[in-house]
Formats: sequence, C-alpha cells, structure tokens
Amino acid sequence: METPNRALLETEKLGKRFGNHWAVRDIDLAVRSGRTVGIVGPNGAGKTTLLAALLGLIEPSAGKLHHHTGEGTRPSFGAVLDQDGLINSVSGRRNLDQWAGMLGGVTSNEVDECLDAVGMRQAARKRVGTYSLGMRRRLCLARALLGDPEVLVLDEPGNGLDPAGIIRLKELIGERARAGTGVIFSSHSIADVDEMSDEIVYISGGEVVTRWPEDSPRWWRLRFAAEDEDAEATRHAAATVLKEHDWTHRIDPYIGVLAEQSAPLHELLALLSRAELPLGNVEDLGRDIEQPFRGLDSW
Ligand SMILES: Nc1ncnc2c1ncn2[C@@H]1O[C@H](COP(=O)(O)OP(=O)(O)OP(=O)(O)O)[C@@H](O)[C@H]1O
Repeated sequence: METPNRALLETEKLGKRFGNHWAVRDIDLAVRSGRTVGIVGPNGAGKTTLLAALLGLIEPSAGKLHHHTGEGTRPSFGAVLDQDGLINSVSGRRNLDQWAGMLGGVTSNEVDECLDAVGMRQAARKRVGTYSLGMRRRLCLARALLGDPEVLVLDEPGNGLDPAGIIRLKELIGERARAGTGVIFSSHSIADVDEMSDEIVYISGGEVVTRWPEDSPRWWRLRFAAEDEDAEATRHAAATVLKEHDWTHRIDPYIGVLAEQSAPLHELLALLSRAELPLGNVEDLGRDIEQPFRGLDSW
C-alpha cells in the first residue's frame, strides 16, 4: 500500500514558452499519493500545456519537474489527453491489448477489468473508428487505468461523457485515490472539480492565480421555512443579522453564507435561531470556485 500523501510529482517554478509566449509560468505544485488535484481556468489558460509537461511530453523551458515514481512495478503514469492516440482501424480491445503489451505485466483479465470499469467490455469488440466521442473517452480512461499507475493525469476526462459516464468517472477517480493513486485532472465543470478534488488550482494566463485547499471556506445556502409573501423579508432580516456578526454572505436569491470550516456551522445556525428566523434547510454549495470567473467574459 502506497504511503498516503507522498509527493509523486513536484514542480518548481515550471514554465513552458512557445516562441515569445509563456503558455505556463512559475508553476509550483505537487501531486501526492491518495490526493486529487483539480485544475481549472479559462480557455487558453495553460492547463493542457501543464499536464503535458508533467507527463514529460513537452520539455519545460524553465523550472524543474521532479518525478518520485517508478520505484515499484506499477507504471508511473496513466493519462487521458485530447490527442488520444487511439488506432481507428482496430478494435478497442486490440488498442488496449497493444498498450498492455507495451507496459508489460498486464494480464488479459486486467484488460477486461479496466474495460468493465468504464462500461466498454462489449463495445470494445468494435473498431475504434466507429466510436462516438464519449466511447473514445471511456476507452482512453480504461487505457489510463491499465497496470494501476501511480499517477493519473487526466485532461478534461469528462469531455463527451454522458451523465452515467460522468458519475462513473467520479467514482473511478475516488476509488483510485482511496487506493493511493495520485490524481491531477483539468475540467471546465466547477461542480465536478469541487466534488472530486482535494486541492483546486486556478490558472489563468499560464500562472497560478488562486488555490483552494481542502479546508477552504465553503458556501452554504440557507432556505427559510417562511410563507412566500414573507420569504423576501425573512432573507433580508437574515442578511441584517449576518452583517451584524460579520458573516460574508450574498442574496442569490436565497441567502448564501461563506463560512470557514473552522467556524462551526452550528454557530451560524444558533445565531439565526436566536434571531427567531425559521430556517428550513441548509445546503452545502462547496468552495467558492466560481468567484474568479464572475465578470470574466472571454467572448
Ligand atoms: N504547440 C503550441 N504552439 C504554440 N502555442 C501553443 C501550443 N500549445 C499551446 N499553445 C498556447 O499556449 C496557451 C495555453 O494553451 P493550452 O492548450 O495549454 O490551454 P488550456 O488551458 O488547456 O485551454 P482550453 O481550456 O481551451 O483547453 C494558449 O495561448 C495556446 O495558444
């Protein structure tokens, strides 16, 4: 069993320049065993370039990349990338068999298990050239899992997946992380990134702008058990109480409260109860990842 939280990959001021343009710059991050890092950022932020550099597919122009993998028999990496490298003229199964052959030590049963894990056992008999985008993605995910790699590097792995596929992807990432795999992935789905990641890294213009560690403040949505005509007045009364006690909040149209995990939720609930505000339910909205994207219009 892998030592939990061991650094498997580390970057120090990692940078990549294409001509005069720095696609990524000064990136410091670590991928650790049993932990999941989610990368978010606008189009062209440098996510794909960063992940390709981590895999050694592109040579960094600056900084350092340390790999602490490859000590056992497991492959260092499994990856899902946009350029999937699948061979269209043969079956999905054949693609995976060839990959397994290159890795060495992966049995036919293990190939079956990886295909089962992504729901592609039957479809793997068909030629890859006939696959939909989502089927290709699933096959790539199965390929990434072959040999139980130490690190999974996944560039927008949910692209093209149907809802069942997304659910399965989340389960797989969770299962692998719990078994000790280090995971780093990019996604444009903020809710998925929040759900799947221990640490979230927001990059823009090639640089790390913000990070949300696991214990970041979270938004909580409060719904009050007030009749419709009283609902707005209740929300405003709650906002007044929250303001008086310095709780960061917004009305959206429900009351949202940003609470540090270290500030127990029961304090907030007690405060509202003392003010005799009829709280209906409290919903966890996760970390405030949308914040840097608000007002950012790249169109
Ligand atoms: N091979 C290349 N040659 C020149 N410029 C490149 C190359 N690859 C990427 N870039 C540039 O580097 C920057 C980062 O691109 P990258 O694909 O890493 O962004 P991204 O965050 O993955 O974007 P998206 O969310 O749109 O997939 C962009 O300005 C892009 O044009």
